[in-house]
Amino acid sequence: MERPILQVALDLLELKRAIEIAGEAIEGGADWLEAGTPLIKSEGMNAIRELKKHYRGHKVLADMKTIDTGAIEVEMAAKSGADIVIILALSDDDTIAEAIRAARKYGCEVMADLINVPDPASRAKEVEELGVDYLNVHVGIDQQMKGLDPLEVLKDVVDSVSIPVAAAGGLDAERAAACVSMGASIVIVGSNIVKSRNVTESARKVREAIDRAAEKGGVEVRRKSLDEEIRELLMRVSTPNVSDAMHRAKAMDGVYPLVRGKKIVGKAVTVSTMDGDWAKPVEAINVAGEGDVLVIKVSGDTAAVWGELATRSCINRKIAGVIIDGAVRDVDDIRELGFPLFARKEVPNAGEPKGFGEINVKVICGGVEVNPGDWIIADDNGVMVIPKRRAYEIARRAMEVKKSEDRIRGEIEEKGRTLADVVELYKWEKVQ
Ligand SMILES: O=C([C@H](O)CO)[C@H](O)[C@H](O)COP(=O)(O)O
Repeated sequence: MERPILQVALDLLELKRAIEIAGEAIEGGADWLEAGTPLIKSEGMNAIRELKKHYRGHKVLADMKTIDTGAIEVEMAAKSGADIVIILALSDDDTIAEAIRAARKYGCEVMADLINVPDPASRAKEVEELGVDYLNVHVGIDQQMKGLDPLEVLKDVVDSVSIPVAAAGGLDAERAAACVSMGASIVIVGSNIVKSRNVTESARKVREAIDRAAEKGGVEVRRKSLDEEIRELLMRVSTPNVSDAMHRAKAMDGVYPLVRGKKIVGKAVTVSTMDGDWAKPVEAINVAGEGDVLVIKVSGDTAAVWGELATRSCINRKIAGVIIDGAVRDVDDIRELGFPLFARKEVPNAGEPKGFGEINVKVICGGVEVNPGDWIIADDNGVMVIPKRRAYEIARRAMEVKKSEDRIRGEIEEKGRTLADVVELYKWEKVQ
């Protein structure tokens, strides 16, 4: 197999940093430099010009995502120094034909991006016949959040055409290697390189993995179950990351950690009960499975519905944690056990087990709706609820928030910059 090409997608908003990152990625083994669509929208053709000026020995791609006026967009990118212009395969055939004519005239090549194309293999054949130079099997960033994967269609596209095929969409070293094994000649990696704390090291990891895959001619990738992926992602992010991913959604109000420094991630088993009635909360321990989270809504907070013995039972059942919008007791013992417990109030007096209430019904806890099976993430900042049907998407988006923060943190810590400088705060103030 030929040596695969590593294309780094510079999906940033700040040109200065994009230029630096490009250099760091080249040091790690990147071949081609892509001016990502967000960078082009933020900085215009200047982004392409600057990349070309700085890195003449490397191909520069302009991810124009052209859907109309193929000739004009290719001409302006080519004149700015682009070696390859990325257009959308979804475009009308005439737009693609025009783009190719302009590319031939201005001395560049065209890559057609198959993002959102309903039948990628047949469209790939059509655009190949129109004359594009490369194809890109691409799952966009928003689509990745829903769990779409370029690997699902890559092989079909590779088998349908004879031009080089690129793959893109949330690739890390392992998945990039899998793409090479499936016949991709180019792997496009964005956030897993450009948002990482050590760009050179991350690029190097991808470089080594794809080179190994090319030498061996194949690697195996096992896709984890959705729940496994959600849990792993949420374990790596914080509640502020999740809140940001949910457009600054609020945590439960007035429910705070009684044991500090503990994190809870798991699916909710919900309980609704009356003030002091601990029957349903304790019965729910037997309903919940390993890794679940009990979320208990109590109608008042004058008597405890939870204490040390219930906590010990939870530990036996490997329950991940307990959230109570109500009162608890034996807090000193629970702290000693180190079990993650969040509650509204601490009192010494318990109530009676009367058996009112229900298990696994919708509850409103700390002002937030929780349904059975919703995902809970709780840490010292508070308790966030993620509706189950959006859990994968939010976990992925929270991971993207974390990656962006890691990058900014790196620049503050290592380069002595300030937050306002790194994010170019003044530039992004709303124009009045
Ligand atoms: O093309 C891209 C996306 O649509 C934003 O412009 C990305 O460059 C491409 O998806 C690669 O980035 P990652 O998915 O973050 O690896």
